[in-house]
Amino acid sequence: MELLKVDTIESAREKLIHAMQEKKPEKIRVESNKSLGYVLAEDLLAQEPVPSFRRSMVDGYAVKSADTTGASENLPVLLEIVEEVSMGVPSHGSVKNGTCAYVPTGGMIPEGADAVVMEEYCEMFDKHHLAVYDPVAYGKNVVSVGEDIRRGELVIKKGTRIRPQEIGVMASLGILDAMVYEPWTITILSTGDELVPPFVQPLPGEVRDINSYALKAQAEVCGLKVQNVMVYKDDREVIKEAVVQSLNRSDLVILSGGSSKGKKDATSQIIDEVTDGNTLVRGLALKPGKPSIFGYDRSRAALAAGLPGHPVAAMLVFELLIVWLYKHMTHQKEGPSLFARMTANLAGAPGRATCQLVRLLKKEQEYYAEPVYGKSGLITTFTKADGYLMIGQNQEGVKKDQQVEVFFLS
Ligand SMILES: Nc1nc2c(c(=O)[nH]1)N[C@H]1C(S)=C(S)[C@@H](COP(=O)(O)OP(=O)(O)OC[C@H]3O[C@@H](n4cnc5c(N)ncnc54)[C@H](O)[C@@H]3O)O[C@H]1N2
Ligand code: MOO
Repeated sequence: MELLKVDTIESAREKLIHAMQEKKPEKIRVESNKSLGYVLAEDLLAQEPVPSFRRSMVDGYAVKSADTTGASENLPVLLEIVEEVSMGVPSHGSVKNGTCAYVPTGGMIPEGADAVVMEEYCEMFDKHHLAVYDPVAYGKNVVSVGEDIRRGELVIKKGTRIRPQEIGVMASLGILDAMVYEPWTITILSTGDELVPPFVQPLPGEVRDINSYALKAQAEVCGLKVQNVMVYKDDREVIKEAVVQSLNRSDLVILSGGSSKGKKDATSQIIDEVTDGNTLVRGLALKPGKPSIFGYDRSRAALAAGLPGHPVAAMLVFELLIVWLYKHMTHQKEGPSLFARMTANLAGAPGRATCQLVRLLKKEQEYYAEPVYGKSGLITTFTKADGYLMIGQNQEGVKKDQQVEVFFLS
């Protein structure tokens, strides 16, 4: 990996976007009920207001609020009850001065009424009259038409990852299906003679495979469709064949391990060969994650990526490039971030951007970012962290007490 040829994160992103133009995720229609986790490919507009009628928030009596002015325990206001509204059906009557109507929670407020007195503040005076002991303000306990969603409102934006609450909004509007992006398919291939599955007790020299599991989960969290996860020994020909087969099936093929200088590290060559020389990125000016390789296979229209074997490096590169690319191509907004003060000085890596994991601490209403130190092979640095900050390639570092932007991990 010659340092001179490496790309910055920005230039790598540009190259990936450019290469994947012809692989823009397709738009498909799915039932709203089955749309959880998909990314919306259209703006959803409300064809009707929600609620569509004026509704009561409480069980009580719909009144003209002005009628209740001055009502008290000692001097209740007497109102004639003119209607008992039932759930799920329209109110027939209207409330005029001196009258009221019983309305259950969620029931329709009769015409003329502008507030609802909770029934706890009322008492039956006789069969047809109500004593009201407390005044209500105009609009109290009334949900007005369109208070939740206005007719014509852009209610869910294109690029929104559909969560349970979006499914609720679609249900409220009677939106039965929606256009979403068909997720890219991905295959994850972990390589290494030393790897054993998690259920095996490793012998000296062996390690349990982390990357297959962690990268698969990361892919799922961001909405990619994981097609296959496979583990291979460091056998160049076997791995190459597996990459070719995977490129035939998947939009993205991720190889982890074998990307650096070791005798058996063949990822770079394999990506060169399978993409017919179309390697786009041969290393990143990033710490960790320098030995990352990306190539675009034109004939199979698929992206091949070789990520560093060290689990934290692999996961960060996956987050900063693959997840970023997928979000970009599906018009998703960037994840949340917040500004925090550094708890310590932190030096950047010369000539490379540094992605530093940090833990967030809250002291006296202010957030502090505390670096989580540790080598990129130590997976628990990731679990101890809340997010990461970036020190620019040309930045010496960040100083204690300096404000930094912390990006949350997905
Ligand atoms: N002479 C040089 N050596 C190294 C360089 C370099 O530039 N020159 N770069 C270092 C950096 S930075 C990284 S990152 C690693 C990347 O190594 P590889 O991508 O070739 O990965 P491996 O050598 O296969 O493994 C590295 C390390 O990670 C462990 N590993 C690999 N896969 C998994 C997995 N699926 N689950 C858990 N752990 C995994 C592996 O056992 C090794 O310990 O190279 C440096 N060396
Ligand atoms: O840069 Mo490596 O990618 O530290 O672990």
